Amino acid sequence: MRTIKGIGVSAGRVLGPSRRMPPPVPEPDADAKFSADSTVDGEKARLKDAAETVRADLKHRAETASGDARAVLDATAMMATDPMLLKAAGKHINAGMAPDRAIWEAGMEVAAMLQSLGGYMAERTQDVLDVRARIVAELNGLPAPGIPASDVPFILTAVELAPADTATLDPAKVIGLVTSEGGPQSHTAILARSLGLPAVVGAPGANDVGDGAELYLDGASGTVVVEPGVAEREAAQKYASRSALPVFNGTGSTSDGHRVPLLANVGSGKDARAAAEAGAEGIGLLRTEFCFLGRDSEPSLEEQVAAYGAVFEAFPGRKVVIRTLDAGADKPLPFLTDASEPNPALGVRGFRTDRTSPGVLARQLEAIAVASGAHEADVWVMAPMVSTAEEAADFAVLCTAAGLGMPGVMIEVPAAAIMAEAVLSRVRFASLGTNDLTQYTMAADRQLGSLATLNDPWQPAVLQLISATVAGAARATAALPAETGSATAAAQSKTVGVCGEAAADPALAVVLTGIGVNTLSMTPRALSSVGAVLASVSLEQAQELAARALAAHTAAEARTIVRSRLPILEQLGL
Ligand SMILES: C=C(OP(=O)(O)O)C(=O)O
Ligand SMILES: [Mg+2]
Repeated sequence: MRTIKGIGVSAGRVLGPSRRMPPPVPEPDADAKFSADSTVDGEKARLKDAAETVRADLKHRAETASGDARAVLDATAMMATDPMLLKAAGKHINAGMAPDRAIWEAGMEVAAMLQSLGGYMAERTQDVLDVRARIVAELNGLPAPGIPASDVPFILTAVELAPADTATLDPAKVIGLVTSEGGPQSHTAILARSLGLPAVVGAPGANDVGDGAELYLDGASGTVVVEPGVAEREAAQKYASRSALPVFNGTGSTSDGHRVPLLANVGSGKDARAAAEAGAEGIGLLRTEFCFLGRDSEPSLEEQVAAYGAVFEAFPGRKVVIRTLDAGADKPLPFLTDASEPNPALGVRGFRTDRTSPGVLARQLEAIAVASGAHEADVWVMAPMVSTAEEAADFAVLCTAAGLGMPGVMIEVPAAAIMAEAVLSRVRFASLGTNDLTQYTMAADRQLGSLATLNDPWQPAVLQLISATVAGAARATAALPAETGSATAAAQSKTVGVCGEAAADPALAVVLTGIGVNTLSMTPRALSSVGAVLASVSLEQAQELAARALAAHTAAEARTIVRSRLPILEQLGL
């Protein structure tokens, strides 16, 4: 029995055999020729057999997969024996090139061609590169790249998952995730939470566990046990027989009826429709940059109106908070950001791009106004990465000019949290981006697994800044001119929401409520757990837990104190 400690990023306790993510397939030697005792026809036949094996394997996996994974695997299977790809490789074999190098070159050529065609064709590029690697692996007797195939459910171990791996991850087969790298905001962590898979990241050595070894994984405490004992087996069994999570009833509140609307974070119309189905009371964060990632030119007014309209349409009469482009740092958009900046997280990102690329923001606000006019959603607009009251005021002016009446800001820079009263007196609402607020408060890059313990929203310094923001918002509300009348003043009170990953942690959601946050926005998958845990406490209990968390000296202490006072977490296996 060996215990590995990592960071728990998605709760759940499971037991199962480990399967390791194979390393990427190495590029074949550029000068590789096939041997003199073989023939062009013989090598072409070898390539064709390998391509056929890859196609059959992907097809078999598609048949036993579910949902999105099935569609992706089906499309990739067809690509494996694509005549254009095999013909291009054949030409290289005619010139004496070894088949693995030939398919490597052909894959590159076909991918470049598809890329140049743009649109749907460009989206197939990844499939070509994927089958190319699979055929090379097959020719050289290497394990196929990507999520391993298996007939039995398993716990996947990896260094870190790439976005492309996620498409073929079948939640019916993969029952847990462990990575040696990655932090709470890493791609693996976000994916695990959105699929509801127990996961531990930043677990050193987890990737070296041999295939087939039995693992126990506790995604709440961040523990991985290799060849577990009786206690772990019992814990996994208890988790398997936990009470089912109640379906979220669409009304977030504490047990004594204090309302905390539970909203969803989305990046597209498709996400928004799924969020509405999961009972979200509205959208707390539409990441508009997600609609246009990978684009190298500014989207047209029509494209923007269509993308935003698709989200508004899913929530008629409901609140939809749309965030203007948050380009920069981990989300570069070539038409707004400078890839050569030495410190992108501290560079021209979010609202700051309005200074370097004037006009893009005004045009985006115009598109939001047009889309908003065509739908019934209650549209609120916020700017990311605002640091000062002047920036908040500038954004409010731009919103007014576009005819948008609910301007707000993200509070994700410590300066804005400290100056919340001044910042909020310029706009109508704030949304705490705890992912960035944590990274900037702790001076710890949110993408670095090695800094994951610092990058934890339970850090008391982060909780103090959240509390300072809520207090600043209350002062900004109290300062509203008396002559506006109490009804108007109430309508104009400065709401503070949370839309960072912190809101999706049910125990932390209780603390945030106790601090006085008004709304919580999260991945739709978290709505039922957050809704259930919130409904298990009164407002007074939430306030008491918040006071205890705020008084803690360390993140671990805050988390342990609060979790130990929420028995429902154990009952629901959270
Ligand atoms: C919600 C946030 O924004 P993003 O994760 O898109 O930076 C945040 O920083 O918490
Ligand atoms: Mg952010």
